[in-house]
Amino acid sequence: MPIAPDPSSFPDTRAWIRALPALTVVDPALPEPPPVESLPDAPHILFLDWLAEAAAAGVPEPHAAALSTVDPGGRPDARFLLLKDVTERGFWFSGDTRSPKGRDLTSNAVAALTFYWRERGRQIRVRGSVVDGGPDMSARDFRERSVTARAVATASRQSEVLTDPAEYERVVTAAAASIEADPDFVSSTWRAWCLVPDSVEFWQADPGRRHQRWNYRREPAGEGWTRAILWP
Ligand SMILES: Cc1cc2nc3c(=O)[nH]c(=O)nc-3n(C[C@H](O)[C@H](O)[C@H](O)COP(=O)(O)O)c2cc1C
Repeated sequence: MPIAPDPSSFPDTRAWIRALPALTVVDPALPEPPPVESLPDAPHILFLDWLAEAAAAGVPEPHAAALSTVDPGGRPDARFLLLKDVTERGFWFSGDTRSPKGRDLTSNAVAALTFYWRERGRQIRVRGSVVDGGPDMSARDFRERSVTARAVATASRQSEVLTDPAEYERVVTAAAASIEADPDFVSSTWRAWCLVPDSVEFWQADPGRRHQRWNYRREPAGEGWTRAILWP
Protein backbone atom coordinates (compact mmCIF):
# COMPACT_ATOMS: atom_id res chain seq x y z
CA MET A 1 0.00 0.00 0.00
CA PRO A 2 1.62 3.35 -1.04
CA ILE A 3 2.28 5.82 1.76
CA ALA A 4 0.07 8.94 1.62
CA PRO A 5 2.21 12.07 1.27
CA ASP A 6 2.38 14.52 4.18
CA PRO A 7 0.18 17.60 3.46
CA SER A 8 2.77 19.93 5.05
CA SER A 9 5.31 19.05 2.36
CA PHE A 10 3.09 20.52 -0.40
CA PRO A 11 2.64 24.18 -1.37
CA ASP A 12 -1.16 23.98 -1.27
CA THR A 13 -4.13 21.67 -0.81
CA ARG A 14 -4.56 21.11 -4.53
CA ALA A 15 -0.93 19.97 -4.95
CA TRP A 16 -1.32 17.56 -2.02
CA ILE A 17 -4.61 16.10 -3.24
CA ARG A 18 -3.19 15.72 -6.74
CA ALA A 19 -0.31 13.72 -5.26
CA LEU A 20 -2.51 11.25 -3.37
CA PRO A 21 -2.20 7.77 -4.90
CA ALA A 22 -5.28 6.45 -6.71
CA LEU A 23 -6.28 3.15 -8.29
CA THR A 24 -3.18 1.62 -6.80
CA VAL A 25 -4.52 -1.90 -6.65
CA VAL A 26 -4.99 -3.78 -9.84
CA ASP A 27 -6.19 -7.35 -9.71
CA PRO A 28 -3.04 -9.46 -10.26
CA ALA A 29 -5.19 -12.05 -11.98
CA LEU A 30 -6.77 -9.46 -14.28
CA PRO A 31 -8.04 -11.51 -17.17
CA GLU A 32 -8.04 -10.48 -20.79
CA PRO A 33 -11.45 -8.88 -21.38
CA PRO A 34 -13.69 -11.89 -21.89
CA PRO A 35 -15.90 -12.01 -24.97
CA VAL A 36 -19.14 -10.38 -23.95
CA GLU A 37 -21.11 -13.52 -24.86
CA SER A 38 -19.20 -15.45 -22.20
CA LEU A 39 -20.54 -13.26 -19.37
CA PRO A 40 -23.35 -14.71 -17.24
CA ASP A 41 -26.84 -14.18 -18.70
CA ALA A 42 -27.97 -11.98 -15.81
CA PRO A 43 -26.07 -9.30 -13.88
CA HIS A 44 -26.92 -10.57 -10.41
CA ILE A 45 -24.90 -13.72 -11.15
CA LEU A 46 -21.77 -11.74 -12.08
CA PHE A 47 -22.38 -9.42 -9.11
CA LEU A 48 -22.42 -12.38 -6.71
CA ASP A 49 -19.21 -13.76 -8.28
CA TRP A 50 -17.47 -10.41 -7.81
CA LEU A 51 -18.86 -9.98 -4.26
CA ALA A 52 -17.54 -13.43 -3.28
CA GLU A 53 -14.14 -12.58 -4.80
CA ALA A 54 -14.06 -9.27 -2.91
CA ALA A 55 -14.93 -11.00 0.37
CA ALA A 56 -12.31 -13.70 -0.26
CA ALA A 57 -9.72 -10.99 -1.01
CA GLY A 58 -10.38 -9.44 2.41
CA VAL A 59 -12.22 -6.31 1.24
CA PRO A 60 -13.74 -4.94 4.46
CA GLU A 61 -17.54 -4.64 4.36
CA PRO A 62 -17.83 -5.46 0.66
CA HIS A 63 -21.62 -5.28 1.06
CA ALA A 64 -21.47 -1.54 1.91
CA ALA A 65 -22.71 0.59 -0.99
CA ALA A 66 -23.61 4.21 -1.71
CA LEU A 67 -27.36 4.56 -2.25
CA SER A 68 -28.22 7.57 -4.42
CA THR A 69 -31.74 8.98 -4.44
CA VAL A 70 -33.50 12.05 -5.79
CA ASP A 71 -35.82 14.33 -3.82
CA PRO A 72 -39.06 15.87 -5.19
CA GLY A 73 -37.11 18.97 -6.29
CA GLY A 74 -34.75 16.83 -8.37
CA ARG A 75 -31.83 17.25 -5.95
CA PRO A 76 -29.68 14.15 -5.59
CA ASP A 77 -28.39 12.73 -2.31
CA ALA A 78 -26.26 9.71 -1.46
CA ARG A 79 -25.33 7.77 1.65
CA PHE A 80 -23.77 4.44 2.44
CA LEU A 81 -25.80 1.50 3.66
CA LEU A 82 -25.54 -2.26 3.83
CA LEU A 83 -26.81 -4.51 1.09
CA LYS A 84 -29.06 -7.19 2.61
CA ASP A 85 -29.62 -9.66 -0.22
CA VAL A 86 -29.32 -10.17 -3.95
CA THR A 87 -31.92 -12.16 -5.85
CA GLU A 88 -32.95 -12.55 -9.46
CA ARG A 89 -35.39 -9.70 -8.76
CA GLY A 90 -32.78 -7.24 -7.56
CA PHE A 91 -30.67 -5.72 -4.82
CA TRP A 92 -32.20 -5.51 -1.33
CA PHE A 93 -31.57 -2.89 1.32
CA SER A 94 -33.53 -1.52 4.24
CA GLY A 95 -34.21 1.62 6.24
CA ASP A 96 -36.93 3.83 7.67
CA THR A 97 -39.63 5.43 5.53
CA ARG A 98 -39.48 8.59 7.72
CA SER A 99 -35.82 9.21 6.88
CA PRO A 100 -34.75 11.50 4.02
CA LYS A 101 -33.87 8.47 1.89
CA GLY A 102 -37.28 6.94 2.67
CA ARG A 103 -39.05 10.16 1.69
CA ASP A 104 -37.00 10.39 -1.52
CA LEU A 105 -37.95 6.82 -2.42
CA THR A 106 -41.63 7.47 -1.67
CA SER A 107 -41.73 10.45 -4.04
CA ASN A 108 -39.22 9.21 -6.63
CA ALA A 109 -39.00 5.42 -6.69
CA VAL A 110 -35.65 5.31 -8.48
CA ALA A 111 -32.13 4.85 -7.13
CA ALA A 112 -28.56 3.84 -7.79
CA LEU A 113 -26.33 1.61 -5.69
CA THR A 114 -22.57 2.01 -6.16
CA PHE A 115 -19.95 -0.38 -4.82
CA TYR A 116 -16.19 0.30 -4.78
CA TRP A 117 -13.82 -2.49 -3.87
CA ARG A 118 -10.49 -0.67 -3.73
CA GLU A 119 -8.54 -3.82 -2.90
CA ARG A 120 -9.76 -5.36 -6.15
CA GLY A 121 -9.75 -2.21 -8.28
CA ARG A 122 -13.41 -2.77 -9.01
CA GLN A 123 -16.60 -0.71 -9.11
CA ILE A 124 -20.18 -1.82 -9.74
CA ARG A 125 -22.99 0.61 -10.58
CA VAL A 126 -26.60 -0.52 -10.30
CA ARG A 127 -29.46 1.73 -11.48
CA GLY A 128 -33.17 1.14 -11.61
CA SER A 129 -36.53 1.46 -9.92
CA VAL A 130 -37.17 0.74 -6.26
CA VAL A 131 -40.07 -1.35 -5.02
CA ASP A 132 -41.35 -1.92 -1.52
CA GLY A 133 -40.44 -5.50 -0.61
CA GLY A 134 -43.75 -5.97 1.23
CA PRO A 135 -44.64 -6.48 4.90
CA ASP A 136 -43.17 -9.98 5.26
CA MET A 137 -39.73 -9.01 3.92
CA SER A 138 -39.72 -5.82 5.99
CA ALA A 139 -40.71 -7.69 9.16
CA ARG A 140 -38.07 -10.37 8.54
CA ASP A 141 -35.38 -7.74 8.00
CA PHE A 142 -36.44 -5.86 11.14
CA ARG A 143 -36.47 -8.98 13.32
CA GLU A 144 -32.99 -9.98 12.13
CA ARG A 145 -31.59 -6.83 13.72
CA SER A 146 -30.21 -6.79 17.26
CA VAL A 147 -32.47 -5.46 20.03
CA THR A 148 -30.46 -2.24 20.11
CA ALA A 149 -30.64 -1.83 16.33
CA ARG A 150 -34.41 -2.45 16.45
CA ALA A 151 -34.76 0.07 19.29
CA VAL A 152 -32.77 2.70 17.39
CA ALA A 153 -34.78 2.07 14.22
CA THR A 154 -38.03 2.43 16.17
CA ALA A 155 -37.22 5.43 18.33
CA SER A 156 -34.76 7.46 16.28
CA ARG A 157 -35.97 10.43 14.29
CA GLN A 158 -33.18 9.74 11.82
CA SER A 159 -31.47 12.79 10.31
CA GLU A 160 -33.52 15.34 12.33
CA VAL A 161 -31.61 17.79 14.51
CA LEU A 162 -30.84 16.22 17.92
CA THR A 163 -31.09 19.09 20.39
CA ASP A 164 -30.82 16.98 23.55
CA PRO A 165 -28.54 13.89 23.39
CA ALA A 166 -30.10 12.68 26.68
CA GLU A 167 -33.43 12.38 24.89
CA TYR A 168 -31.88 9.92 22.43
CA GLU A 169 -30.73 7.73 25.33
CA ARG A 170 -34.17 7.94 26.94
CA VAL A 171 -36.24 7.00 23.90
CA VAL A 172 -33.88 4.23 22.72
CA THR A 173 -33.70 2.70 26.23
CA ALA A 174 -37.51 2.79 26.45
CA ALA A 175 -37.88 1.25 22.98
CA ALA A 176 -35.36 -1.50 23.85
CA ALA A 177 -37.34 -2.34 27.00
CA SER A 178 -40.60 -2.59 25.08
CA ILE A 179 -38.96 -4.74 22.36
CA GLU A 180 -37.56 -7.08 25.07
CA ALA A 181 -41.13 -7.39 26.37
CA ASP A 182 -42.60 -7.91 22.88
CA PRO A 183 -39.93 -9.59 20.71
CA ASP A 184 -42.34 -9.93 17.75
CA PHE A 185 -42.83 -6.17 17.51
CA VAL A 186 -42.09 -4.73 14.05
CA SER A 187 -41.83 -1.00 13.41
CA SER A 188 -44.50 0.01 10.90
CA THR A 189 -42.05 2.44 9.26
CA TRP A 190 -39.25 -0.09 8.62
CA ARG A 191 -38.93 -1.13 4.98
CA ALA A 192 -37.08 -3.71 2.98
CA TRP A 193 -36.70 -2.19 -0.48
CA CYS A 194 -35.62 -3.90 -3.68
CA LEU A 195 -33.70 -2.00 -6.35
CA VAL A 196 -34.90 -3.64 -9.56
CA PRO A 197 -32.07 -2.86 -11.98
CA ASP A 198 -32.47 -1.69 -15.54
CA SER A 199 -28.69 -1.24 -15.88
CA VAL A 200 -25.69 -2.78 -14.10
CA GLU A 201 -22.12 -1.84 -14.94
CA PHE A 202 -19.00 -3.75 -13.90
CA TRP A 203 -15.72 -1.77 -13.94
CA GLN A 204 -12.25 -3.17 -13.53
CA ALA A 205 -9.12 -1.00 -13.14
CA ASP A 206 -6.30 -1.55 -15.57
CA PRO A 207 -2.71 -0.36 -14.99
CA GLY A 208 -2.55 1.14 -18.49
CA ARG A 209 -5.86 2.97 -17.94
CA ARG A 210 -7.54 0.70 -20.43
CA HIS A 211 -10.13 0.05 -17.78
CA GLN A 212 -12.50 -2.77 -18.54
CA ARG A 213 -16.24 -2.09 -18.44
CA TRP A 214 -19.12 -4.46 -18.99
CA ASN A 215 -22.69 -3.24 -19.04
CA TYR A 216 -25.98 -5.11 -18.72
CA ARG A 217 -29.09 -3.30 -19.93
CA ARG A 218 -32.53 -4.78 -19.42
CA GLU A 219 -34.29 -5.38 -22.71
CA PRO A 220 -37.34 -3.13 -22.93
CA ALA A 221 -39.97 -5.73 -23.65
CA GLY A 222 -38.73 -8.88 -22.05
CA GLU A 223 -36.97 -10.52 -19.20
CA GLY A 224 -33.55 -10.71 -20.85
CA TRP A 225 -30.41 -8.57 -20.74
CA THR A 226 -28.28 -6.97 -23.44
CA ARG A 227 -24.57 -7.24 -22.59
CA ALA A 228 -21.99 -4.82 -23.96
CA ILE A 229 -18.39 -3.72 -23.49
CA LEU A 230 -18.08 0.03 -22.92
CA TRP A 231 -15.32 2.43 -23.83
CA PRO A 232 -13.10 3.04 -20.83
C1 LIG B 1 -21.06 1.38 6.27
C2 LIG B 1 -22.39 2.02 6.61
C3 LIG B 1 -23.54 1.23 6.64
C4 LIG B 1 -24.78 1.80 6.91
N1 LIG B 1 -25.90 1.01 6.85
C5 LIG B 1 -27.13 1.59 6.91
C6 LIG B 1 -28.32 0.81 6.65
O1 LIG B 1 -28.26 -0.40 6.34
N2 LIG B 1 -29.52 1.44 6.72
C7 LIG B 1 -29.62 2.79 7.02
O2 LIG B 1 -30.74 3.30 7.09
N3 LIG B 1 -28.52 3.55 7.26
C8 LIG B 1 -27.27 2.99 7.19
N4 LIG B 1 -26.14 3.75 7.41
C9 LIG B 1 -26.32 5.20 7.76
C10 LIG B 1 -26.58 6.01 6.47
O3 LIG B 1 -25.37 6.25 5.77
C11 LIG B 1 -27.25 7.36 6.77
O4 LIG B 1 -26.45 8.12 7.66
C12 LIG B 1 -28.64 7.23 7.38
O5 LIG B 1 -29.36 6.15 6.82
C13 LIG B 1 -29.45 8.52 7.17
O6 LIG B 1 -29.53 8.76 5.78
P1 LIG B 1 -30.66 9.72 5.15
O7 LIG B 1 -30.66 10.96 6.00
O8 LIG B 1 -30.18 10.01 3.77
O9 LIG B 1 -31.96 8.98 5.17
C14 LIG B 1 -24.88 3.20 7.18
C15 LIG B 1 -23.70 3.99 7.17
C16 LIG B 1 -22.49 3.41 6.87
C17 LIG B 1 -21.25 4.30 6.82
